[in-house]
Amino acid sequence: MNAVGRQRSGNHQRQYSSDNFLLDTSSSSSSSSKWLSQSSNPTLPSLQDYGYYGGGGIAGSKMYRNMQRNNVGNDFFMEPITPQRRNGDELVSPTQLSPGILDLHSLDTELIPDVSYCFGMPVPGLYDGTSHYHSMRGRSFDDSEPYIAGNKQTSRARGLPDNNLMKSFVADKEKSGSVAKIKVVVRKRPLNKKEISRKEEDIVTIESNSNYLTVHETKLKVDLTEYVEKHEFVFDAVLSEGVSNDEVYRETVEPIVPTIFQRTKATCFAYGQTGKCWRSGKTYTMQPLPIKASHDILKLMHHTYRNQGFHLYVSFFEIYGGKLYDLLNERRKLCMREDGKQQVCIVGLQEYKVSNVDTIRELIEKGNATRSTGTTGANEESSRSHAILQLVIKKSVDGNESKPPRVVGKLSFIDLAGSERGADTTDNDKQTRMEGAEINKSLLALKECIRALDSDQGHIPFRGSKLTEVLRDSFVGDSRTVMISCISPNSGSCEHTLNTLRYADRVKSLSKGNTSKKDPLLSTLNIRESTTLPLFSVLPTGSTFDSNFNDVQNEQNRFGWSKQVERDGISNHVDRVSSGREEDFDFSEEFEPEKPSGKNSKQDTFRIPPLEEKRRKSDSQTNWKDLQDYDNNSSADDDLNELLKEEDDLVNAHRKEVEETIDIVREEMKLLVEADQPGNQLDDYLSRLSTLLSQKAAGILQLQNRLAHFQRRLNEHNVLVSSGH
Ligand SMILES: Nc1ncnc2c1ncn2[C@@H]1O[C@H](COP(=O)(O)OP(=O)(O)OP(=O)(O)O)[C@@H](O)[C@H]1O
Repeated sequence: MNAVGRQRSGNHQRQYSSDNFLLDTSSSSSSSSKWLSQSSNPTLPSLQDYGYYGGGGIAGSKMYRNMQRNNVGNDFFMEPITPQRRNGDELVSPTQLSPGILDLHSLDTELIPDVSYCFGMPVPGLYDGTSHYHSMRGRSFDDSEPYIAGNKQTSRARGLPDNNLMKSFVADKEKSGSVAKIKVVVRKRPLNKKEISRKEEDIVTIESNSNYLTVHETKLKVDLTEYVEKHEFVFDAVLSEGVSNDEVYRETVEPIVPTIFQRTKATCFAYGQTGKCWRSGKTYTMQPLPIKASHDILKLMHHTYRNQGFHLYVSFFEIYGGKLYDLLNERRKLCMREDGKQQVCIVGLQEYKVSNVDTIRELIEKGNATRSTGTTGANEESSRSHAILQLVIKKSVDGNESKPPRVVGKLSFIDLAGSERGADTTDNDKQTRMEGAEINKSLLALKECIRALDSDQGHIPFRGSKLTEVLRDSFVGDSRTVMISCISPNSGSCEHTLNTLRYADRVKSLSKGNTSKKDPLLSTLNIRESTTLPLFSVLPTGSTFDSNFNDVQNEQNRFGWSKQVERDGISNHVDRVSSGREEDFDFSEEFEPEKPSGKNSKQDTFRIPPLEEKRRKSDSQTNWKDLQDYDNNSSADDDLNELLKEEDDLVNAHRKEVEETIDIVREEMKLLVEADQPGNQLDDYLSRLSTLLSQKAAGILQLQNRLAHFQRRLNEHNVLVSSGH
């Protein structure tokens, strides 16, 4: 049980100005009309010009199996593809293969020839994101609020005409190459109507045009007087509540789209507070991204890379309880195999060759429907599973369409299981406990893989979980990861918000691109270059190492493990009680029901949270249940964060041990030099050597104990980290 969130914040009120800004409520729906209107941007050739919308959608899943590509013109349809393997001159389906034979052919990649012009991506520097990165304190949203299109000019609309942007492919290539390997972006949602009606405070402030934010946590001292603790975080980009989904796309996925034509495997996922009480906007953020990305991929394919043999394939599967299920094939169980070269293949996964956005939308809807009505009955809540939607670029071999095409690049969108499901590790039900453990394991493993990816480490700990194993090829070679951390602004979510930001901070903290500096200009750029070196690349002897190391130490002392700045100088003996107002909450009807937007808006989601529907209908009785769930969520966050903290402590202790060892080695070298001098004292040499060796041994022993303790803690939480390879 977590006591946090139980206290009133009392009379302490901060008055925030209510700036005028516009919300892109239309972008949440991903309706067909939105896509059509988007493509009518005057600076871009419309999709219809290239015939992308041929067919205007497909009516039923049965048709998926029969549709074939129309080779004449651009009137494309889709065809399901299951991995195939060449057997002599014959193509055979996976079902004809013996169990030991894997389809690894589809994992081959090949170099893409240069082309002489580029797709009209926004040019860094031309994009004036200023107006969209304002601090919008206290501003609320209402799903029914009208969206004023005239003020939602996009960077493209304001940028150069397309033909200018297309002049140089070199610029495009350079840009692709400079897309940071890891990008951690935070998105804050606005206060919702309920929160406003309860006079909840917006406790997250974002400075204009900055890449940092401050969380104002109200706490109580032992004498019950209030004080505000400020926690400051710096990320690659921080998006305030006024930022639209279009801008989120531009900041996160758009820069990596061209890279997947250059053999890159990219991954995008949202992380944040889940739950029936306070939701952070993950679905709202994630749902439009695959469609927007498909739109741009198809544009590149049919324009820049026209007639070069590229094809786009879609697959959609979920990981539930460590097992894989195909969401585009009646939730059929899938099998993951690995070959001698440690290439991973999901045997039997249905891939659909697609050529227009509407078809992709249909497939996503189909997958969502399959996911939320899982046939096993055990998976009633989609938030217990990770869903992975993959857009794969393949290229025909030697222009020969009859040969199986090879994978060039891949863009994976992961709808992560709710982190609070880790709370289930304390549940009595074994099944639920194991699910919780698997989710915790995935989140830890994911963080580790991303870190390893950015530090160009040879060893990627992908075996830490099924999720990272499946995504293995996205962590090796040329890969990119974008993590979007979604946070709620209200005081009642303070603890969750801090936990989300701490997780994001850990993902980012070893990033080469992490300068840990506030940079007001950075958040207006799409791309951030790596600037700092990892600690051990500056390790050599002498003062250089010392000063670098001290810098790191000082930074950690100053900011603590989460790099928070505690400006108020509150001493540690003060009781830490946060300012939640749980008892004030009526958990029902937290948000206004979403406005239907053309199509069934729920069907347009990348993820349909079924609990959401239940929550909306909740009565006062279920509110108590929600309350309980909230407590579970909090303790889950606590568990995960505690493990993360212990892990950081271990790494810091290791670092300290290395520093001390280096000092000892220096002493030993001095001793050796002295030992070589004529007339040295043997007694003195022996006793100093003995002292140094004891010191070295004590340091190692201490670290070994800490390591063993951490391993025990992982075991307690059922997070068994495999040794990996
Ligand atoms: N940035 C935003 N601007 C406007 N509305 C938002 C924003 N973020 C979220 N919302 C609204 O808040 C509500 C909750 O968002 P959403 O369903 O995306 O949360 P979630 O974190 O995915 O929740 P869960 O994990 O329970 O599925 C929705 O009504 C959504 O439209």
